[in-house]
Amino acid sequence: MSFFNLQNIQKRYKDHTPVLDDVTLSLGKGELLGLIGESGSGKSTLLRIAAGLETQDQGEVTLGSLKVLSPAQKLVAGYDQIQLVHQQFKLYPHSTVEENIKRPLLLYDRAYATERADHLLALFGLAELKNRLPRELSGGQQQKVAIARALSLEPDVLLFDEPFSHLDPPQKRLLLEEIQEALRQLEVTGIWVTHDLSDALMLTSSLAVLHHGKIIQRGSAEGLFHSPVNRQVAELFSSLNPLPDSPNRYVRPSSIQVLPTEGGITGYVKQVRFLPEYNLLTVAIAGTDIVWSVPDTSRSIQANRSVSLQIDQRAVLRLPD
Ligand SMILES: Nc1ncnc2c1ncn2[C@@H]1O[C@H](COP(=O)(O)OP(=O)(O)OP(=O)(O)O)[C@@H](O)[C@H]1O
Repeated sequence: MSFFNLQNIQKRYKDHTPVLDDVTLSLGKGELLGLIGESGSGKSTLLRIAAGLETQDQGEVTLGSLKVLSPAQKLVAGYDQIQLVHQQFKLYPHSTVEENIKRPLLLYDRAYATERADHLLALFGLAELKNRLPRELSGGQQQKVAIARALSLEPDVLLFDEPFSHLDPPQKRLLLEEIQEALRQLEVTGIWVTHDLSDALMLTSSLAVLHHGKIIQRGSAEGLFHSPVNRQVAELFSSLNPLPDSPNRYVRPSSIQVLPTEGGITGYVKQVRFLPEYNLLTVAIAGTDIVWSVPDTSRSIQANRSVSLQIDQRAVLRLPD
């Protein structure tokens, strides 16, 4: 059953081409959607409209039975039930972690505010840092405070606008695991906007791809991986190797195997790169000007030699131009 709905959203800034072109998305209660799109595809605009902070030209946002009004329709823009967390979160610099988290609860009963803050501090592993000022925290810890603050009002929906893009990968992985667990426990419905698919995959397998203001594919991670609608979606997951003499057919590096004997597709290893999980071979396919990326998990193959390759035929992708 859908809970948070964006229906036929259309948005154009002044004379520009549409930034959002008939975007429809619906999320079930507690669902976390990863929204992937390149820079300028309209992700932030969509989130701001979803939060009631930007006025759309057409279309409707609903949360359960509530129609989310745009700033053009509502005196004070935005809703307590729908919180937006930005990359440039703004913590109050002279307030402690605990005070920052309690800040949206100023009008609430003090005992409730303290109880809610304690719960969130514990959930995000911030209890020991509660008396620190924001400048005494790492970037990741500050971002967790911003997310905990957004959760203080018990919102139904949390919208994340690339909140971790400035963090380094190990820090990010750990935080994504913590955030996923916290969101699951609180049963929050969310949209996680990113241009980095691997971030989204750490959190959810429910994905949508936004390209030039249109949702070009929506589905599970497996669905998008195995049946991408076009190269754009396919290349979010890996590079693509074109098949010789087979227009529009591609194979992912992970579906190519180096054979111990001859009999497969012959190639010449031009370069070997050491990557964390395998060596990546750059292989020129014999008799063509095609170059493939091929993983060598054995790390035994040297440059400047021939190899015989086998592809998994079931994994061949047929994609439009
Ligand atoms: N207030 C505005 N006035 C005019 N044009 C705008 C405004 N805000 C955004 N745009 C334009 O709308 C398009 C989409 O912007 P938006 O910020 O929604 O994209 P995005 O996918 O979030 O990009 P990024 O990943 O770089 O943040 C861009 O071309 C941008 O220049």
